[in-house]
Amino acid sequence: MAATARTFTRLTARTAPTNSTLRLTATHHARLSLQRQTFQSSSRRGYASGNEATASRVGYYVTFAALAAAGGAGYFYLSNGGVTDMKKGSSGETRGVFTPKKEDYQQVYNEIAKLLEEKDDYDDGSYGPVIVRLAWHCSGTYDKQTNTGGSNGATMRFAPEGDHGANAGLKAARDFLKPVKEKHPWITYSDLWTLAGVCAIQEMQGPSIPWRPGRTDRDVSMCTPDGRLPDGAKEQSHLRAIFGRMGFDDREIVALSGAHALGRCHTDRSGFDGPWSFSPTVVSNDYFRLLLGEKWVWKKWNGPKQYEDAGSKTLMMLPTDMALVKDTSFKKHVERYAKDDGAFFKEFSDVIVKLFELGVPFQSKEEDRMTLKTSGA
Ligand code: HEM
Repeated sequence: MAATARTFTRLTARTAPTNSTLRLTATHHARLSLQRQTFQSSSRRGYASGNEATASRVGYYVTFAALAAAGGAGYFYLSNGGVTDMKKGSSGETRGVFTPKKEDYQQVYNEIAKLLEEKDDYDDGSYGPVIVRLAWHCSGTYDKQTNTGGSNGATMRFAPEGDHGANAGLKAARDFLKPVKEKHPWITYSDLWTLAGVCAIQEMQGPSIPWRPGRTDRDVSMCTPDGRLPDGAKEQSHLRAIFGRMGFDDREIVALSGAHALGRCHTDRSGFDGPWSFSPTVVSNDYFRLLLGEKWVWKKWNGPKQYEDAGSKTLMMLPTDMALVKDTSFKKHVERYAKDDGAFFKEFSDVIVKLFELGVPFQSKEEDRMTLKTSGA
């Protein structure tokens, strides 16, 4: 596929992805149109000013102090399947145990979906990809041997974990979700982050992701050690070691990697640069089709070693992405997903459910998972 053959279109809600069309938002379209005057047939945009401020320990302690003060002032905390009771009556009094129902989670979902729609002046026109990355990074710290890490805890709120190099840039996603937490204080951060990941995937035209609540927030002492998330500069043995530690096999590693149809690398975060696909705000099997269909060459630049597509030089692949086509056991799944987007959607959904539940001591059963409605449904 030559980049010149592609046309830019406005992303319309719930439009079925087409193979030859760039699916970007109007905002991005406008930016890209401007850029096209400079870069012929290029979909590349300037870097986002990521602006990740180092998570402040002081800020977190202040937050803790404020919560403790709130406790003293009359709030009380009840463990309720991971939900803290903070529902108050109109006059401000606490009204017993609040047991959230599916409708309450749907309300939180709707709130996130509304913000995703409204706040379109970010990166490629959506916070969706960085929200997915937040949900993945809070879950992907899981270690099955010690049963530590995982989505239970939301310990990335604290400086040691929030400052890990792999988490650079995720403050943008955490900050995006702050007003949702303020409006629905009963939901734990760890439920909120994974629910936001579900919402972002579904709202970006991805598959339904069944989800259940039950995560509790943990304190700073539960932060996971650095080095549990994958390093894009490495290769297949590293991927197997990192994802094997979480309990994923080769097929699941490939399915999970399909998330790289979304978003982009930022030089001020990971050091790498550029998007993996021409439609970075739509979930699709494009990542696999591009991995196989484009010619990938080393990018000539002063940054870390990465690949670019020889045709348009606007897309990128990390060394870990290319490992999926170098390794025959991985490659057979890349080929399968490239041919069959239905198989990818099904297996991507299953593996995301597993990812977001790593390390969570649920009281509920798997049948209690809920499928939340997308905003257009
Ligand atoms: C296979 C190993 C993986 C490696 C080495 C890796 C590495 C990276 C890197 C270096 C970035 C760029 C960060 C930046 O500069 O902003 C990134 C972004 C991203 N990753 Fe991964 N990742 C991996 C797996 C995953 C998985 C399993 C998911 C989700 C299921 C995921 C979802 C994303 C998304 C959505 C972005 C875009 C974020 C944005 O646009 O801000 N990645 N990843």
